[in-house]
Parts: sequence; C-alpha cells; structure tokens
Amino acid sequence: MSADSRLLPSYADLSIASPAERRSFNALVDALRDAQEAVTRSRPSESAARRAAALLSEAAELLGEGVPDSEQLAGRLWDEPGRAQALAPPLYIDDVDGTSARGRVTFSRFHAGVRTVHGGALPLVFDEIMGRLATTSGKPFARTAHLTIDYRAGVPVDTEVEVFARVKRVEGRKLFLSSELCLDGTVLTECQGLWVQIREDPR
Ligand SMILES: CCCCCCCCCCCCCC(=O)SCCNC(=O)CCNC(=O)[C@H](O)C(C)(C)COP(=O)(O)OP(=O)(O)OC[C@H]1O[C@@H](n2cnc3c(N)ncnc32)[C@H](O)[C@@H]1OP(=O)(O)O
Repeated sequence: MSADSRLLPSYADLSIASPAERRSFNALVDALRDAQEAVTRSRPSESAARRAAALLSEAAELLGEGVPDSEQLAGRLWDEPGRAQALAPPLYIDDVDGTSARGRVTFSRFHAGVRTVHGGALPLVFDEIMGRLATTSGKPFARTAHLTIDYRAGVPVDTEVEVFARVKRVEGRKLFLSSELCLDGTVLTECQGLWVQIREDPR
C-alpha cells in the first residue's frame, strides 16, 4: 500500500474512534466553532482580549503537537455533521444515495464577508456535499477537479438554508455533478462540479 493510498478516505475509518471518543472530540470541535464565532462577534476590552487569547493558547498547549494525519480524527468522522472539522460550517446531510443528496447548513458571522456569506466560504459546502455524493454508495474515491459557482443572491448568515446535489452524468472516471443552495425555494447559489476518480496507483 502506498503512503498516499494509506491516507485516502475510507468508510473503514468509521471505526477509528470509540463512541465515547467521538462524543468528546465532537464536543471539542463544537467548542472550537463557538470560539471562532465568539471572537468574530466580539469587541472585547484589551484585558478581555488578552485573557481570552491566553485561554485559547492554553487549550492549544494542552492538545500538544498532535498525531500523524493518518491517526487524526478531525475531518475523518465521515458520518458526523461537518466531519468534526471546523473549516466549514457543519453540514447536516439528511439524505444521500447513489445519485442525489440533500442537506442543511447554517452559516454564521465567522463565515461572513460583508453582511452576507463570504463568496469563498460557499464552495466549502458545495465541495462537501458533492464530495460526499461522489464517493458514496461504494464508488471509488474521487477528487474535485473543477468547480464553477454562480452567485445569484446573497446568502444570509444565521439562517438555515437547504443544499441539494445530484450526479448529472458519469463518463468513465469522470463524475459531473451539480448542486444548489436554496432558501424558501429560491436558488441563492449554484455550482457545477467535476470529480475524477483517482487511479489505482495515485501519483
Ligand atoms: C470513501 C469514504 C469517504 C466518504 C466521505 C468523503 C467526504 C468527502 C467530502 C470532502 C471532499 C473534498 C474533496 C476535495 O476537495 S479533493 C481536494 C481538491 N482536489 C484536488 O486536490 C485534486 C487535484 N487534482 C488531481 O489530483 C488530479 O488532477 C485529478 C485526480 C483530479 C485528475 O488526475 P488524473 O491523473 O487521475 O486524471 P487525468 O489528468 O488523466 O484526467 C482524467 C480526465 O479528467 C479530465 N480532467 C481532469 N482535470 C480536469 C479539470 N480540472 N477540468 C476538466 N477536466 C479535467 C481530463 O481531461 C481527463 O478527461 P478525458 O480526457 O479522459 O476525457
């Protein structure tokens, strides 16, 4: 097994953590998201900012230097909202089968640009739902090759929006997908994506 393939996602990873370890790690990532949001929303006094910085540094120190990425939990708890990774807002995937997926997500001010959601934050959610759809139902692992985004209307923060995705067609190793983010039936942002299933011997 090559070093690269050892690090590829696998549903076997679902057993990498015990239920108790998953719960405690998810709680840690939730607290990290809360801290990101609290810092974004705050305008602290100098002393409060220094104290909060010291507490956050203390937490980082407590966690130490970490483990190799083949052993980390962040981003690898596939069936948890947001995969236990604070990069994107947690995406709740309610349905996914071989051809379509449906989920919900709420962006907060941490992911805002000017009042509405940052244009660079929206692809995180499209990549997540289409990446899940591209690799689910026993399909070989695929990587994002191309994304095109159309920003039709601003996406509000602190508001739950729906996300839909579907496989449009498959040509050999290439999967063409589309996705949209909707509020009350109106498409706010849409995305076309190409995923390419990686070769047996990844280069
Ligand atoms: C499994 C358990 C996991 C479950 C949960 C997972 C959830 C995950 C959620 C998170 C998910 C996060 C997911 C992420 O974020 S993945 C991270 C972001 N993506 C990457 O880093 C990918 C980087 N690129 C590559 O690795 C390679 O270029 C790939 C693998 C994509 C192709 O290199 P490879 O050497 O294999 O293929 P090829 O070059 O022979 O090309 C093959 C065909 O594809 C066509 N082509 C290629 N590129 C493009 C392009 N840009 N536009 C249009 N077409 C393109 C090409 O013309 C050819 O077509 P044809 O001539 O045959 O017709």
